[in-house]
Amino acid sequence: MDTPHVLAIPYPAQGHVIPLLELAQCLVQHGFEVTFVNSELNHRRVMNALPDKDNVRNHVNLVWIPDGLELWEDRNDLGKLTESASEVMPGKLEELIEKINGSDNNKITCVIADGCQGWAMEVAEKMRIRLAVFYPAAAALWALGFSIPELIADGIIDSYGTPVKSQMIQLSPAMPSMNTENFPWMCFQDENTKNILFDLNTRTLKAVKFADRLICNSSYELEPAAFSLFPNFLAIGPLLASNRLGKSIGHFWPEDSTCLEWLDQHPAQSVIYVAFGSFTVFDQIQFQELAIGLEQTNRPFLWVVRPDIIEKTNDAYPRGFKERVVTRGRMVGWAPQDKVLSHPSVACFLSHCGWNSTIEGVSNGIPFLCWPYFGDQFFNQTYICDVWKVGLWFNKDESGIIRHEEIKGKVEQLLADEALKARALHLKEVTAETVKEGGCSSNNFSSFIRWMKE
Ligand SMILES: O=c1ccn([C@@H]2O[C@H](COP(=O)(O)OP(=O)(O)O[C@H]3O[C@H](CO)[C@@H](O)[C@H](O)[C@H]3O)[C@@H](O)[C@H]2O)c(=O)[nH]1
Repeated sequence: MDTPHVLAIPYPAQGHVIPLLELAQCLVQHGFEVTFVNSELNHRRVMNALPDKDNVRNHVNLVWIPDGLELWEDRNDLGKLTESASEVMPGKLEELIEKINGSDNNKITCVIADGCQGWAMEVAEKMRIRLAVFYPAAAALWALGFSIPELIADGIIDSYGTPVKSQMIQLSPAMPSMNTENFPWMCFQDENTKNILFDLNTRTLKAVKFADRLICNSSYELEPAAFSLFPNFLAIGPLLASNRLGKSIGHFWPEDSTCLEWLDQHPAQSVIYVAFGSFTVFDQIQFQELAIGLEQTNRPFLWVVRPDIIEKTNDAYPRGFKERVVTRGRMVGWAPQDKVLSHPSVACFLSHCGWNSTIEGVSNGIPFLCWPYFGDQFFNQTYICDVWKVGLWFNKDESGIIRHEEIKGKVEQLLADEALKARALHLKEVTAETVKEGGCSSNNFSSFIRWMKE
């Protein structure tokens, strides 16, 4: 039999590309050929940031199709990106599959589509190719998406996704409460973007019926209630490069690995690691409050300041800040986060609570300071602070700003909380068990592989 050939297609955003590429690398280890389809811009960024291009090319075929936007256009406008991608990418994907299948290559035997890419699921169905759907966020979030018809029927949201009133709801008695105002599609101020993202959910919900397997980058141990509510979700996570002793790829920015040597110079559990993923942006006031808060902790900190986190990053720091913190503060444009979080000198993780950052922190037993920015991050904060109890959240003042006194205070409170730190270490053990041979996620992954090879 020919090598099974999987085509994997992520939603075109950083937090979706990295985990699906991790899955792709695991599949290659299990003898699959994998073609990974990025949008053109993301392909360029990934290739540019790859430390060892030839080595990866030998393993995963990295290809691209256009997303319909010009290369210079803003991809942080998710409404515009989603609308354009949903219109242009299906036809391009079909052409790509026809081209692969019409050549001497192994034919595509299975499509793995991101849980947000309803249109890719439709293409797989149309072309009669087996389909698995990959969910890169918490299972609870997908459970919310699957519950939309009931939420409408129960009068919790209207048919456009708008909550009828602001309230806390539970999808099942065992699930943590969710604030209707924080439903992921509600985090966009502009009505048009909100509608596009809600429609994306609706389209995906129809198309997901074509899938034979629904796999989640999460575990039963982390989210028992969500998996009980939807038993057809298969937990195979956390998928981390360190589990296969490999390197994570798919980054949009080249990583600054000199910060690892910097970490080497610090005592165990002394450094505050601060990172907000790929999407968070700050205004000047909030950025400066964070800088002063970090300075006032009098502790070493490693802070990821992405080039686009604020307009003109260079002028954004408080006057004299860089000079004052020069001996104990390190700012980088993009860190090798997986390695940073497993470094012994890291004491805590000040995080925006993107799902990847959440499971990476949890897998390393790191306590969190939660600073959610948008979408599912508020719900992930609930898991971290209220369910697993391995982190603290920040209070905002009346103008919606997290002040430096609050930041300093919460750092002190977190690092003095031995019970919380012990829970974080326990959760690390639980998470390590599930991905080990014989663990729940490991067994599910094996059964997924068997199905793919059938
Ligand atoms: O300096 C850095 C910063 C981040 N990362 C990595 O980048 C990824 C970031 O993913 P995530 O933490 O999930 O954040 P976002 O990029 O914001 O991810 C988007 O996608 C996620 C998965 O759907 C959602 O949970 C988030 O809310 C959404 O913003 C992680 O693997 C990090 O390890 C680095 O390697 N270096």
